[in-house]
Amino acid sequence: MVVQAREGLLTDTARILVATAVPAERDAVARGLHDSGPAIDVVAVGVGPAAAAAGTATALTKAALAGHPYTLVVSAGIGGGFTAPPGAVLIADAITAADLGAETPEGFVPVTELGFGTVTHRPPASLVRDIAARTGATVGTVLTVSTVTGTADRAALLAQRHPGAVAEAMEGFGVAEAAAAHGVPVAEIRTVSNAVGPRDRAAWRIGDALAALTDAFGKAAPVLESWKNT
Ligand SMILES: O=C(O)c1cccc(C(=O)CC[C@H]2O[C@@H](n3cnc4c(=O)[nH]cnc43)[C@H](O)[C@@H]2O)c1
Repeated sequence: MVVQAREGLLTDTARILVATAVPAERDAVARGLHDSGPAIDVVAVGVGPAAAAAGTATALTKAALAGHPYTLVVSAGIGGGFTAPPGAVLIADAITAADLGAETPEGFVPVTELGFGTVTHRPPASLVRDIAARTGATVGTVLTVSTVTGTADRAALLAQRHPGAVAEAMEGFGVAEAAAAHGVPVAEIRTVSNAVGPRDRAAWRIGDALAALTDAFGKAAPVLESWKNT
């Protein structure tokens, strides 16, 4: 289901697709957009990089075939923070697939070093800068994982392997792959619900993270709507 911030005819060429994993995140983003124009659609595409890629690609293709292609895609939702506390807002300057590769006796080797594909997508620097300035978000790498980190050892390994990582989540790289296939720029905005580390689901502050997501999109909406890919 697509939630439009407001019904109406588009008067500008900017069209933004925000892809969340679950409906609770979609609705939190949409609440923040209630004062925005009709250029931003929010869709829940499912949990994990594969669902995110398929759902985002479908939405991009439908819009293109309808003659109203999206000009920007944003992966959004809650996530695990490496050091940032619950409720903090994070924006990716790199969207990295943390576990796309091969284990070898010498350690993990990313697919790029095996001669395949991509492991990192880089959002436009001007967009990252402007959203960070508007929302107070911390800028850094957001990792995409297929398995939520559940031990201190794994958290330390990821932090060592990705020194710029501020968060992990499960969809950004899939959303970014779909956007890249359509030639559309991508961004990722996360709010922290839990610490990356030993599993303690009872300690997740989902309400705080969803409230922060609403607030962040309320502030970011004018930036998203006016940003131009130059
Ligand atoms: O139970 C709820 O009410 C609820 C509301 C909103 C979202 C959820 C989720 O469980 C969303 C799963 C989603 O969250 C991301 N996430 C959050 N923390 C982490 C983490 O530490 N490591 C990886 N991913 C995380 C992830 O993108 C999931 O898709 C529940």
